[in-house]
Amino acid sequence: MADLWQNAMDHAVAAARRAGQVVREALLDDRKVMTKSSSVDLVTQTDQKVEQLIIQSVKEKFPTHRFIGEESVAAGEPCILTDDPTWIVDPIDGTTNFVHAFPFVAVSIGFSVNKQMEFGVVFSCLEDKMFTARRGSGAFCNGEPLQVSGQKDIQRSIIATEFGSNRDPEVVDKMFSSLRNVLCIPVHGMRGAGTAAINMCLVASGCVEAYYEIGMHVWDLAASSLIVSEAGGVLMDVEGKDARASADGGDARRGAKSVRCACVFRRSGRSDVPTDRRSQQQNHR
Ligand SMILES: O=P(O)(O)O[C@H]1[C@H](O)[C@@H](O)[C@H](O)[C@H](O)[C@@H]1O
Ligand SMILES: [Mg+2]
Ligand SMILES: [Mg+2]
Repeated sequence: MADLWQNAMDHAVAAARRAGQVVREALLDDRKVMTKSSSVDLVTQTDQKVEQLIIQSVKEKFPTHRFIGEESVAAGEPCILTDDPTWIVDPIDGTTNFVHAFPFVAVSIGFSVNKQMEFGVVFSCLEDKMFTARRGSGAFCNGEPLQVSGQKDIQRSIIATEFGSNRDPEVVDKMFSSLRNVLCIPVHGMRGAGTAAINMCLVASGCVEAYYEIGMHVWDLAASSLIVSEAGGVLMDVEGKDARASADGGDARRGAKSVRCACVFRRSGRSDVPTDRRSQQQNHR
């Protein structure tokens, strides 16, 4: 049976690749940096230009579709998800990295119908890695299938997180307290690429066991949420409840702009985790 949305997904991949070219070219020029909610919540003219390029290209091909775009919402567009086919766009995920030429910058394009992600595309444009997922058909990086880590012991895991753009000392204290709690489990290590979408693609790729962040927005994770789940991972909130509703725009549905938290872990599976940690060979795939 023909896939109703394959044409749209192909368009998303081509649009993400073109957007990545614009990002790479912009890195050769001075980047005009502006701020949004705080002095460390950055946006550039390239973010805005890339979002408009993606949205205009979609409107020409799919005139009835709707959009939730990070910079359109910042400019006052509503952030409400309906049952209509909706493109959820983060034109540059990792804007701070882009400003500093730190080499992890993603173009993230998610596509939702009936409030359910149908496909997700994340282009890590400085690594030239195209992460894709079609609901029910698996997750891929440059065409190679992705599978989350098989590691079930958090003490043998790498956990990723981000600090966001809130510098309120009380919030920072809470973040550091979480960091301390996780590090002292103990875990092998903690990492952050500087972009939620790439952190989640690292989970889908199996090189990071989990990623958590408090305060992400729906456009940060819409595409990568499907890439994680199609690679065998799960999304949950801090109470362990299925967070796909938020990732699919649940919070956007309610008009909220940010997902409280999305933790991505491997899907629970076999119970053959070795209990005697001392003698076990640390097998990492
Ligand atoms: O603003 P962009 O699109 O760069 O998204 C990032 C957020 O800005 C960070 O606060 C957040 O911590 C994540 O890094 C997220 O990817
Ligand atoms: Mg983002
Ligand atoms: Mg962004």
